[in-house]
Amino acid sequence: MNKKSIRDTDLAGKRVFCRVDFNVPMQDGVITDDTRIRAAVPTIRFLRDAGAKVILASHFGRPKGQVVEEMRLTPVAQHLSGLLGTEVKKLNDSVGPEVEAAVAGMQNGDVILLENVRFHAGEEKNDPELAKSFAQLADLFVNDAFGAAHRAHASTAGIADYIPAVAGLLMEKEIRFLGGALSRPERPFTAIVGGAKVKDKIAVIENLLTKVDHLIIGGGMANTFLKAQGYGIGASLCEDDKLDLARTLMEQAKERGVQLLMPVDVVVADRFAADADKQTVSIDAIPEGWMALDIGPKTVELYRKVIVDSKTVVWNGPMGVFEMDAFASGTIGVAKAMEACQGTTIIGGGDSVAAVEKAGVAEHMTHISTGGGASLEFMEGKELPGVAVLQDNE
Ligand SMILES: Nc1ncnc2c1ncn2[C@@H]1O[C@H](COP(=O)(O)OP(=O)(O)OP(=O)(O)O)[C@@H](O)[C@H]1O
Ligand SMILES: O=C(O)[C@H](O)COP(=O)(O)O
Ligand SMILES: [Mg+2]
Repeated sequence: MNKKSIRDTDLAGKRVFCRVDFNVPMQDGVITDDTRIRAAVPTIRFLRDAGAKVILASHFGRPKGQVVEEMRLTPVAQHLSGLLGTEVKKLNDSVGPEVEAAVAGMQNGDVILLENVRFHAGEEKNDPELAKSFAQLADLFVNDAFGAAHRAHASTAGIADYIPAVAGLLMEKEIRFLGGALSRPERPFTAIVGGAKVKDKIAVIENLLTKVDHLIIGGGMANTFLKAQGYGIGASLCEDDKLDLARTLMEQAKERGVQLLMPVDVVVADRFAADADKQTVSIDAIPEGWMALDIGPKTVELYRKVIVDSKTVVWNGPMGVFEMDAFASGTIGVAKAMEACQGTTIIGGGDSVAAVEKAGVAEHMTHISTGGGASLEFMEGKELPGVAVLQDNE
């Protein structure tokens, strides 16, 4: 990566605005997977050891520009304090007088965590005023939020218009690894796309079709494709305005000779709940009003064969609602297939990483990336906005 990093920068006594991705899976205020927090620790330690004042900033969830009590970063600050072995002071906002006073009182080596930056509508709009307010808190911008580097937001990109910007150690590591593995991947090359961010990620598929030999679709993403083929999908999660795009992508896969794999059976539930009534059905038999919450066993078998024979596999997005044990089998089955694959296996994304941890196969993956959507967009070969703004290494 030809970008400056904190290793090339004078940090002593500097106030550093360090953007991290602490958008971790959480249930009822309890962090269920801390991979993204642990991944940022080397950068935070490096900054502290060099005598910087570390101002951490992150988004959490999608609060849409408003304060949402359940989306405060308080549990994250507590957890990070434990990992660092030092108090991380959590503030109640990310800009304003309280924040300015707290920063003014910092000693070298102190760490504070700002409140969820997405409580301000200007964050996702990349509002210059908000970006300037962030920049005024610090002398240097360090971007270590690889997981959010595909977003051109005030705290990931806009801030770099006002203060020097360099990469953190996680950002560097992710780009070095993914760049190396994906520039000339060993073939067969398989991508697996699932999860719930269908609107965001379906757009990436067109580009993926120019790179991969096999594309496996599962999770919430599969329903839009199934409906586009004319199957009734009941009350399943679906993006109705992407049906035409799904049809076009299926055509393009055929033209390019890419094998597109779709579920042949699914686990359906009568409601979105852990104790819902459920049954496994063929995809042409989804009952009216029921929802597909996992891929079925026949589908797992089909996907497994392709995965184990691949030389490179990249996976983002769980195959089902794995947080509920009743709908975790498909995701665990695909995770086990990844474990059995002898090639390079890369898994990325906040929830996807939690899923391979739950399946107990995390240590068998070649690389665990903190980026989900970010890794997919990185694979497309574009420079991510949060990387583009960093200073080049002369
Ligand atoms: N069939 C389905 N219906 C509804 N939700 C689903 C279905 N399959 C998977 N999901 C949900 O998808 C969510 C994860 O999707 P997401 O796209 O956020 O993946 P990710 O790995 O976290 O990537 P990113 O880092 O980009 O967020 C999980 O919470 C899971 O319950
Ligand atoms: O989970 C992620 O992929 C990142 O934290 C980005 O979150 P977003 O999709 O809400 O921008
Ligand atoms: Mg997610």
